[in-house]
Amino acid sequence: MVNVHCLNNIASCGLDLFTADYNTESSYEDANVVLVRSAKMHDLDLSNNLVAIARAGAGVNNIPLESCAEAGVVVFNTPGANANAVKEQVLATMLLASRDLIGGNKWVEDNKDDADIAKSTEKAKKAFAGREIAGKKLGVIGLGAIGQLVANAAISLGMEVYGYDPYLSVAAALNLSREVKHVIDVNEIYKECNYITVHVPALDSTKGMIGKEAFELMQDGTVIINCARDVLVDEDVIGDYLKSGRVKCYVTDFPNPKTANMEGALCFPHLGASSAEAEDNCAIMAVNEVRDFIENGNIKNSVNYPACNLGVCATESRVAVCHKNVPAVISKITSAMGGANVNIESMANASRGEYAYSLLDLDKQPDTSIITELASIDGVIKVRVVK
Ligand SMILES: NC(=O)c1ccc[n+]([C@@H]2O[C@H](COP(=O)([O-])OP(=O)(O)OC[C@H]3O[C@@H](n4cnc5c(N)ncnc54)[C@H](O)[C@@H]3O)[C@@H](O)[C@H]2O)c1
Ligand SMILES: O=C(O)CC[C@@H](O)C(=O)O
Repeated sequence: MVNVHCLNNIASCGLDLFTADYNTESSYEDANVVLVRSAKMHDLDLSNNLVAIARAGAGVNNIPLESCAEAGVVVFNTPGANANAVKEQVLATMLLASRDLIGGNKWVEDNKDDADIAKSTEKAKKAFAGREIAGKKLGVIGLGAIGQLVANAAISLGMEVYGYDPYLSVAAALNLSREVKHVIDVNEIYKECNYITVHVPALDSTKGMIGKEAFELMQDGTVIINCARDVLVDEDVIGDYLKSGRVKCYVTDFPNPKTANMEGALCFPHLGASSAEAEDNCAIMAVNEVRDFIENGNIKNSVNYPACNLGVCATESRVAVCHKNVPAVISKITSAMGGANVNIESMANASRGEYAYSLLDLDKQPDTSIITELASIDGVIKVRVVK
């Protein structure tokens, strides 16, 4: 039985994909697999039972990736599975920041008992007039799964779009409309754009990336949309730029005591991925990744171990080894197998930074002494008999 613990609510259409070999009611302490959305895992212990964590979503800043790698816990995410939901939220908030639909709706709510509301409407509405987004310039920082969808959608809404992503993948580049102006200096976006939306992960290198220097370059009345993570924008200084009018509106999906009380901030309670479709997509992708890892040892969409795939095991046994990416580990593993007269029928190995992963298909079941011997090799982190 494989024990699964959900730290957050995971859509049932995903959980339903687990067979009877999985117990989805496990405690965290006993879990072999953890499914998580935004719950912070940095202060949680990683038990020896744990082999995988699947983040049903994109951002993994709530998971201690390095400690997990060091403990042989493979962390997965679900790239692109909630991108359309966030794209739609960005478009909606761009419109809300341009047309005072929220203020107008509040006015109706405040005047709902006025018998003459139809007449008063025509007088009141001028207070809520706005501007159109068509013809305006949008800067998209980060052209991954979400950024590229936002950029393309904005083009079809008649905006002029600037995109910035120094690590743009070939796949993202191929999906991007040719009308998006790809800039190599992000300052061009700060100087030129009326709307700026950020879609990069929260990393040490991206924290505070939209700060004083960026605000100083912007035009008066710029709208900033942050549906990525609060730490990307320097929220200690943005209040001053909202007051001065340099920034007209700061849309954030990550309210905190500072922004929730900030005039000019339009805050939402982390709703970017909260569509039924995105929740289903993320849950299904996460469970499929976990099942392929548990049942076949294959790794797809990990954020701390390399991709590695040997398909479905057709030999007597398969062993998976998480290890350090250092010389001689693989030769020691293969000689341990040879010494025990176990033949390696096929093998896959891949590395990612300091860590590596090997899958070995064997002609017979290795006995426990071989597994103990593999686990004791210097540089080996975790050994798992998959089949
Ligand atoms: N509000 C929500 O509910 C919600 C939902 C999904 C994702 N997110 C956040 O949005 C982020 C992006 O999601 P995604 O699915 O597009 O991820 P992604 O990995 O597909 O794209 C991220 C892109 O950012 C680029 N990038 C990295 N550093 C950069 C930098 N310094 N400057 C410019 N570009 C840089 C990468 O090259 C990549 O193309 C996630 O990391 C997460 O924090 C929020
Ligand atoms: O799970 C969620 O609701 C939010 C997910 C989002 O922040 C992400 O990074 O994918």
